[in-house]
Amino acid sequence: MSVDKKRVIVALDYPDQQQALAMAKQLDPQRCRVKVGKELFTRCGPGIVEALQSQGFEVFLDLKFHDIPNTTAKAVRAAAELGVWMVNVHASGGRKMMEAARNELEQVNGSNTLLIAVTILTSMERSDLQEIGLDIDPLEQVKRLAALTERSGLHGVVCSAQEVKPLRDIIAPDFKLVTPGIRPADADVGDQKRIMTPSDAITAGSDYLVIGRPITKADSPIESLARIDAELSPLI
Ligand SMILES: O=C(O)c1cc(=O)[nH]c(=O)n1[C@@H]1O[C@H](COP(=O)(O)O)[C@@H](O)[C@H]1O
Repeated sequence: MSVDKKRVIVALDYPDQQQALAMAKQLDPQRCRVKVGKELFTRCGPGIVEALQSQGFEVFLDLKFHDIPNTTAKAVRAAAELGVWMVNVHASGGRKMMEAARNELEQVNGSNTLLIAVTILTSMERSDLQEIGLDIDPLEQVKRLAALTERSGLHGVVCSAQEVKPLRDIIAPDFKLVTPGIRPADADVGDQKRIMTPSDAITAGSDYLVIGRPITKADSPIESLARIDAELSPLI
């Protein structure tokens, strides 16, 4: 099995197509992937995904679907038919929702789209969980949702890099762990709570690092990405 060297996913969190494509133009599709999230997709629609694909990028469509099983499954089908590399749902939508999404994905001819589930957002900490009635440590809830996601037949989860090691003890080795909340040592934390540096995340066993503002809001995004690449290259 070939080793996947494209471990960084750059989050193109921009308000318009022009800025997103200008950033993408500076990136090498042989060395990273890109993520289209709610802001960019709501502004631009599927055309932005197709434009990035035509530049050679594999796209993670991060719309975090969370709805009744039928609606979620059809949305996952639409993403797969767009040919995205990865799409996500919220694991808290439950087993029936995730199984319906997986079953629908299996019906899409020739699809290689990876279906993953968000566990607990990396912007949340214990006190946030308490406010929504979950009196539990984030790690425990992440473990519970990751196990449920695996049983539901999905390909992996989104979690914080802090949870990667404990999750590796309870899930299959090929179950993908996708980790946002990545912050180089000198970067602003912003609204993220459960964070880790790029090298620590890879060392812990993350498969993919989702990185937005430390690259996109840097004075020189390309220099910032090059520093992250240099930090990671001895490790991958
Ligand atoms: O699913 C995601 O990608 C995601 C899940 C999560 O728990 N936390 C999280 O930050 N994300 C996304 O990852 C990106 C992180 O961006 P930065 O905080 O700017 O690096 C954003 O586009 C978020 O929408």
